[in-house]
Amino acid sequence: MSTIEFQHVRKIYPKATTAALADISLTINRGEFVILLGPSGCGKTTLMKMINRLIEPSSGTILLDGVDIQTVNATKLRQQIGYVIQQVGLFPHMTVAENIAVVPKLLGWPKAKIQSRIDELLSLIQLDPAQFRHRYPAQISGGQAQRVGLARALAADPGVMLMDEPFGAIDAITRTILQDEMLRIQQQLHKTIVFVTHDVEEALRLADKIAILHEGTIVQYDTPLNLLRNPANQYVAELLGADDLLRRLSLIQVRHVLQPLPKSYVASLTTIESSHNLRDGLNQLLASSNDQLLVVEHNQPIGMLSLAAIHAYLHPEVINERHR
Ligand SMILES: Nc1ncnc2c1ncn2[C@@H]1O[C@H](COP(=O)(O)OP(=O)(O)OP(=O)(O)O)[C@@H](O)[C@H]1O
Repeated sequence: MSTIEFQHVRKIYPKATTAALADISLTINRGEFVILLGPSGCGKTTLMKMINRLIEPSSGTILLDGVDIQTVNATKLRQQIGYVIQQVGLFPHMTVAENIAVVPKLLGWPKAKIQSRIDELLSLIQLDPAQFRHRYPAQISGGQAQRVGLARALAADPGVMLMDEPFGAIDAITRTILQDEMLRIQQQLHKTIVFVTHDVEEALRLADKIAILHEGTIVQYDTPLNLLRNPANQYVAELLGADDLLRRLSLIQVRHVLQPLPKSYVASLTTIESSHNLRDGLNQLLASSNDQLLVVEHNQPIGMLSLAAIHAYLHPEVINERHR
């Protein structure tokens, strides 16, 4: 896990008349899942590729764990940073196992350690090692290839993962499955992740924090919940569709509006998984005879979801007025 800090970073491409990125200052804390979100051409990819020095800034400084990345050898730097792109880029003449082993081999790991790491990663991405180890990229599906790309990027246990629209070319159903997997893997590994997307739903679903870009600047940088509740301006509100209340409910996980578990509660309450969204929660509340649900994670109760909490989430101003 690593911290990434941009200090007054600018990028003007040769012959360009305007800056692709203008004076970016941004801190990505260790273990955070940060999404760069914005329309085509706003500078997301440029910003991300500066972290592994595929693109160099025109001015400003980028620190990785406090060290200026300009002072680090670019190849060494890239070995500490996992990189996943949309078109996976698996080597077609190598098996799944050989693809995953690329960076550990470069780093000179002993053979036995590489073999056990391959099995460990295949299990993590839920591909049976016995079945998939020896297949070639042409013999697996697009979604499976994307998972192998993720395993390859994770192979040498990098502190930082850069993900450039990794699920962009995948059908909607597989995409949702891969997003769920990503959340599960992140709960286990706590990597510092920088993830580029122009898909608002994907961003709200996955991110701890979202940096919203517009024409080379960061307009707002906050948690999904705060962005939806307090969009900085009309651009952010429209991009996120913050005005559509039911849509907002479907984009927020129950765990974000959890109330503490009381000392005693009715054990027969209907339960809901913390990763489900508030719209599911509302539907279940309306279908049950109680005004509260028991929120569970790994089958353990962790809190409550009430109608009042959903109302308070949608209308924070009412609560604020009451407390004045
Ligand atoms: N190599 C380059 N030379 C000149 N201009 C470039 C280059 N790469 C990107 N740009 C310009 O810089 C701006 C930001 O591009 P960037 O690729 O970072 O945007 P993006 O938000 O990632 O877009 P997309 O979602 O379409 O990939 C755009 O105006 C783009 O045209």
